[in-house]
Amino acid sequence: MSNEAVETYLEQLYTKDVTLEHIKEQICANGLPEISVPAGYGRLLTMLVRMSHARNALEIGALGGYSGCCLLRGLPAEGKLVSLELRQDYADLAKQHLTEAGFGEQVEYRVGEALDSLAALKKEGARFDFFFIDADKGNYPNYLEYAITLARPGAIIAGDNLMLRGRTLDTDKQGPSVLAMRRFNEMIAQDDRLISTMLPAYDGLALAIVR
Ligand SMILES: C[S@@+](CC[C@H](N)C(=O)[O-])C[C@H]1O[C@@H](n2cnc3c(N)ncnc32)[C@H](O)[C@@H]1O
Repeated sequence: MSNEAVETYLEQLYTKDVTLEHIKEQICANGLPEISVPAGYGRLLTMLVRMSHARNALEIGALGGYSGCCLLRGLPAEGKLVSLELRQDYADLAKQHLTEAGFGEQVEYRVGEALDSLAALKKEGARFDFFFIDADKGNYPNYLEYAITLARPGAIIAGDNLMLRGRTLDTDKQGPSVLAMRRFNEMIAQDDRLISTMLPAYDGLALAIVR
């Protein structure tokens, strides 16, 4: 039984999520890459945000707003999401989707290099209860360091694509993204500031609590 068969079986148990399906369709229609978080992990993000009683969340990598919608579904009505995105056109589409989903007032997009936005957030003294890391893989270790710095005690950090579609485990692959992801995975497993686990389904998801 392949992982894909299991994921497909579990997915078909759910009734169609009209809002998230619309976002996915529009991502495709607008020519954005189809690299939103998988539905099963999207549901997990909503649950974790809700279970942790997070009030504000930081997302690194917005694309078309799919994971942003999942995060906002878990936040209370007064909760806020800050989302960092390199491309203005992606941030605009994500904002449109979250506005259509009723979350327009709760999200702020910061456009540009995420590292610059993170440095600015640090300077502002911003603090977050929940982080979702899902942007350029070469910066994952830097994003994790920033997340720990910007975390309130007990904050949750999630990071997607640990396996890089198999490249993380392939010793022939030694490119910068692969090396950075291996380093990120080691940090998640070994950093004393974190309590963590890593889920192998889909492309792998890291979950950590900041002590
Ligand atoms: C995997 S997609 C995000 C998917 C999104 N989290 C979701 O599940 O709906 C990665 C996003 O990170 C953005 N990105 C890539 N490099 C970036 C950088 N250096 N700073 C900020 N965003 C970046 C890309 O433009 C892309 O939209």
